[in-house]
Amino acid sequence: MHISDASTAPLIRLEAVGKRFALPDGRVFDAVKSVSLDIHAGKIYGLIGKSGAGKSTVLRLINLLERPDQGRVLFGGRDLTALSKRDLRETRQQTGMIFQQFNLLQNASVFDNVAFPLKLHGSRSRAEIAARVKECLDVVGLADKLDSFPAQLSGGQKQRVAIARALAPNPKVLLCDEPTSALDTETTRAVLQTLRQINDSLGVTVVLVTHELSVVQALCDRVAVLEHGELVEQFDVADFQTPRLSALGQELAREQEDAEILRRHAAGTLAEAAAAPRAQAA
Ligand SMILES: Nc1ncnc2c1ncn2[C@@H]1O[C@H](COP(=O)(O)OP(=O)(O)OP(=O)(O)O)[C@@H](O)[C@H]1O
Repeated sequence: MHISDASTAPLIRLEAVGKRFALPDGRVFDAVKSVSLDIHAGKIYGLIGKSGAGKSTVLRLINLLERPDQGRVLFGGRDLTALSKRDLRETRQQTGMIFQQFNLLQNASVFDNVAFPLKLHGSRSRAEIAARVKECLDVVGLADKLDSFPAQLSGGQKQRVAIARALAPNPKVLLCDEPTSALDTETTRAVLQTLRQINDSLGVTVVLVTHELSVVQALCDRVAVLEHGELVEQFDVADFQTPRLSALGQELAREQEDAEILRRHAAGTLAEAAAAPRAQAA
């Protein structure tokens, strides 16, 4: 966790944001209903809920990939809905994004994938781009894969390339849409570790959509629960005192209790094992 204080202004604020979609049969569907939330700089913030609850739509509202029909989206105190196209494009560079299916360019090398956003937007020289690409691949532990192509990488490595690409323009925020859902447990752990490290050492704020409660437990400082497009509760993951209101919040609390019991048991067993030889010697 990095510099964060609930008393400071939030980096991201959604104010009574609503999003409706037109359905093919002419009806409209309210996917997000008057959602208000604050995300402070340096936090890892989770959005959880059942399938169709509106998690991805809320994530996409944060960088205005979806434009709200109601409410305001503030980034660093600026109302994104009021920005010109050019200002919005510039502000968007402060948010990187990664996806469940990685979305890498298949015909481009790892180097070119990570260099892509730098060539697209920036005014950096070739040498500067090369240096930045190497720096970002170092952060995700893939400096030796510069010349590989996505098809030659494992799922976890692909996601780490996607993280390096998202980091390249030096964003303040990384938006993650189900980043580990396509990965096995072991690989998930490595990707979560990379996200934790980026948050810890670079101070990048992480907003993460997931349906995996284990991911929330492992990574998030704070979480919002969505149901049918509404935000039903928010809580600090380490807060065991405040009762959880939603079924999902309660399920997470049970999983956290189980993990704590296991952790204590393992610590007790280790302490016993450490004490045993001494007891025998005595
Ligand atoms: N472009 C669209 N047009 C019409 N309906 C949409 C559109 N995008 C999303 N929806 C609907 O809005 C609702 C919320 O979608 P969203 O993808 O945000 O949910 P989610 O919680 O991320 O679900 P999942 O976990 O399944 O990805 C869903 O019912 C979805 O079908």
